[in-house]
Amino acid sequence: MTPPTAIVRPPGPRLAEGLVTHIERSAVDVGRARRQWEGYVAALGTAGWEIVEAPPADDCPDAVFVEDVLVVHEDLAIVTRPGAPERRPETTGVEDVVRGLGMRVEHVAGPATLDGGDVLRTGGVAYVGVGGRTDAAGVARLRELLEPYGVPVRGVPVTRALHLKSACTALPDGTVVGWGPVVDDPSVFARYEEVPEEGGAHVVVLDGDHLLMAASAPATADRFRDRGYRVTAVDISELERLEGCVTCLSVRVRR
Ligand SMILES: NC(=O)NCCC[C@H](N)C(=O)O
Repeated sequence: MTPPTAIVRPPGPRLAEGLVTHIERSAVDVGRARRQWEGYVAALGTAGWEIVEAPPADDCPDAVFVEDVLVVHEDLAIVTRPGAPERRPETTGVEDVVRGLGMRVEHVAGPATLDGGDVLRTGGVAYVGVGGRTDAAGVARLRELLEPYGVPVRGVPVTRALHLKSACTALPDGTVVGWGPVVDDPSVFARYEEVPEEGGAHVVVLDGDHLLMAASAPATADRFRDRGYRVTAVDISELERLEGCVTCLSVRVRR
């Protein structure tokens, strides 16, 4: 089997101008953010992931949050149409990357909007956050594209967080873990559990029992360790100032 691949994109010089919606703006140290991003990429590499760098998009402050411009499912890569108009130029250059990985490419055409950070796949279902960056037409387009793969697509409300995966993600056993104050409707998930820290709601599954998390959620990491998971924690504090999290800094391709 091909080793899993993580597509990442280096932060650019205008990072500090990135969008902030649900939190107070605070100054970003771009040099420190770059070092934290390198630590994040190194953690993926140490866990056995092949790293593919998308070309920099230095005019786009939020380009490092590469997950929002691509949704990958098996051999299909969907180039999204981000909900924030400022972020739409970020889609330039990513198509070549996924074609280089041998994937077939589809697009989301306007006026529909879809951000990868709103797409949570677990238990064979794609839950899509609607109400922030992704709209109903974006959900419909994703449904059209994932239907041939037998993946049901369910729109779920997101009004209190930037993206669905800012509010909740899923453990390998299918439990959706969320930060209560920003999860609109936990009843949509078959198994749901609250975590004690906002950053604890963001897990990247490195492999069946190994999770990548932000260092800002030590109590949640301990809780997951108690359940038998290995947890690698990385400090991404400068990226968190821009509402970034471990999930949105890469696009994971497993084939
Ligand atoms: N999927 C994500 O959670 N992406 C984070 C994007 C943060 C960026 N500052 C934005 O507002 O678009």
